[in-house]
Amino acid sequence: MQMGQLIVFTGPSGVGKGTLLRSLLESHPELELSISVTTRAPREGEIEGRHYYFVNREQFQGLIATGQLLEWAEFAGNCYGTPRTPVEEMIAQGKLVVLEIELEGARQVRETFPGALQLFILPPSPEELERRIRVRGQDSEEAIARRLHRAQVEIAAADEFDIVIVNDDFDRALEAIEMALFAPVS
Ligand SMILES: Nc1ncnc2c1ncn2[C@@H]1O[C@H](COP(=O)(O)OP(=O)(O)OP(=O)(O)O)[C@@H](O)[C@H]1O
Ligand SMILES: Nc1nc2c(ncn2[C@@H]2O[C@H](COP(=O)(O)O)[C@@H](O)[C@H]2O)c(=O)[nH]1
Repeated sequence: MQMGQLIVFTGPSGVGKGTLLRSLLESHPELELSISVTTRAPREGEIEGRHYYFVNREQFQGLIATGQLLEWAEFAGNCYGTPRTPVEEMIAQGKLVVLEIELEGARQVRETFPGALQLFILPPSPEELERRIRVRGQDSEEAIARRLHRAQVEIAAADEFDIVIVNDDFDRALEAIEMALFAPVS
């Protein structure tokens, strides 16, 4: 059986990664989304095992100590990580596995899976990024400030990625992602 492929989506918080991915997964059932572990508290409507596996810090440390995370990072005061076993199993089954992760995690994956395709999603402007985080209405003022501060560092690292896509017009961004993932290479 053909080996699968790892696809990494990174970009500042609020740029629209999750929304783009939800749409992409609906029209491309061949894609599998990795479900991360986090110490962040669930937002309204988030479901255990669907959006994240929610754990406390001690449990998260245990996952690190026992090598169960493929990558992990601290972001805006919380820890996030990718469970190793499901991803490795899906790749062995020949699947296209998508990770939606922040910059430090993407850098770790670049070391351990150099064949992974890495995409970076940019906002059309810093002002629009802030507007989107606020419209989402899920984060405290403190969390918004931390995320916007971190966004500057992440955006400055966009050049590290294989493909950079600006999420201005949603449909155009989605089309650009589909081209990057599925257009045949000549
Ligand atoms: N092209 C777009 N134009 C306008 N609004 C958008 C666009 N794409 C996404 N949004 C909106 O921006 C908000 C943030 O999107 P989303 O939660 O998907 O971001 P994210 O990058 O996944 O954030 P995080 O990394 O914090 O999870 C949502 O309200 C979403 O509907
Ligand atoms: N390094 C990792 N980053 C992850 C993972 N899962 C999500 N994330 C990123 O964290 C921020 C914040 O997410 P939010 O749900 O609190 O808004 C965002 O950039 C995600 O892409 C992970 O497993 N590893």
